[in-house]
Amino acid sequence: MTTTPTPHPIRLGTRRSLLARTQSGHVADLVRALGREVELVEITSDGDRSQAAGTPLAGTPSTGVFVSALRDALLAGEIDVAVHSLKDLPTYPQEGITLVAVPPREDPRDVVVARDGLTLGELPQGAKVGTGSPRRAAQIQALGLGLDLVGVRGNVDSRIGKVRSGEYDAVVLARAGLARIDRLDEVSEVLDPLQVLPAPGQGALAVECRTDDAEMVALLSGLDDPFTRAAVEAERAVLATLEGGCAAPIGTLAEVVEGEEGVELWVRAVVLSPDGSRAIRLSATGLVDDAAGVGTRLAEEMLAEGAADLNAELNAELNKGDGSDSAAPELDKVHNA
Ligand SMILES: NCc1[nH]cc(CCC(=O)O)c1CC(=O)O
Repeated sequence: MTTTPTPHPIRLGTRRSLLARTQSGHVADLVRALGREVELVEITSDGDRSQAAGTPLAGTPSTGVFVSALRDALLAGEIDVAVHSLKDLPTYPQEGITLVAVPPREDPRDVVVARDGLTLGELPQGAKVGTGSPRRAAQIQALGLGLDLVGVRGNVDSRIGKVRSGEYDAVVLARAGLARIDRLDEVSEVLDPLQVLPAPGQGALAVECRTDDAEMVALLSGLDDPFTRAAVEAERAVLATLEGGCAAPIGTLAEVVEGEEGVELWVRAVVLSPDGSRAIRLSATGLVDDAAGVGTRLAEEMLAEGAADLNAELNAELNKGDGSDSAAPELDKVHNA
């Protein structure tokens, strides 16, 4: 009689914020549905520590801090799987680590959480709208509503708290984050991508493992959703191509649509001057199999139309350097959150 060895429980690393734990818990459930035991391992990053201690950070930590703590634990063999918000991943790959699965995406749109359930259009001129994202700030300023865009830090809960306490009239957040922590009842408006395009990868999760861990690669690739993966590949190609020539705020959304030739990818993208006064907005369709190509060509077209000049404007703004922590949306610019 032969006995199959009991496989060890899979160690899935998570950061300890509510959103991170919820996202990791969701992926843990997906892995359990494949018939394996999963154990959650909390990884604390420097970014988490300084937030927990209430220490004011010198600028918003680039989310890279959070991503690399999990990747370090993965490479050190402390965990077998890492789960990130895909939009927090840098566009360049990390040696030894494979993006093994991109599970089906949540609704990628941005939302407004405002006092009295107001929409952006219903807020009075001069109303204080909090966001740490230059992408959101530029696109909302471009609506011409006379809103006062101000920086905001902290986790989703504390951002909502700033509206409930009256400190801000509204904040702008990813719908996906609120959906995952079951706070959609806070939403007063879902922003149409025609007006506000989300960040590349927003609403999607990234499941990573070690490239040489054949067992995890085989198991976890079962969690991959090819359409979501194609969409985020196109969006990340837009970002990577524009990042080469341009540091201005970028929004992009790729959607899988039924086209004349079958299933197609429809990609929209915008790059803006920081104050939203100038924007280059284009779209393209292409084959799902050529996702990265569609995104790359779209971004190249945007560069040809002057996307890099918007960058010059951004640099001028950053170099003014009066050191004040004004509403200038300098935060998060690295990853266009
Ligand atoms: N920038 C931080 C971040 N990273 C992922 C999410 C939400 C979940 C997602 O977009 O997948 C958020 C919060 C937000 O932007 O409101």
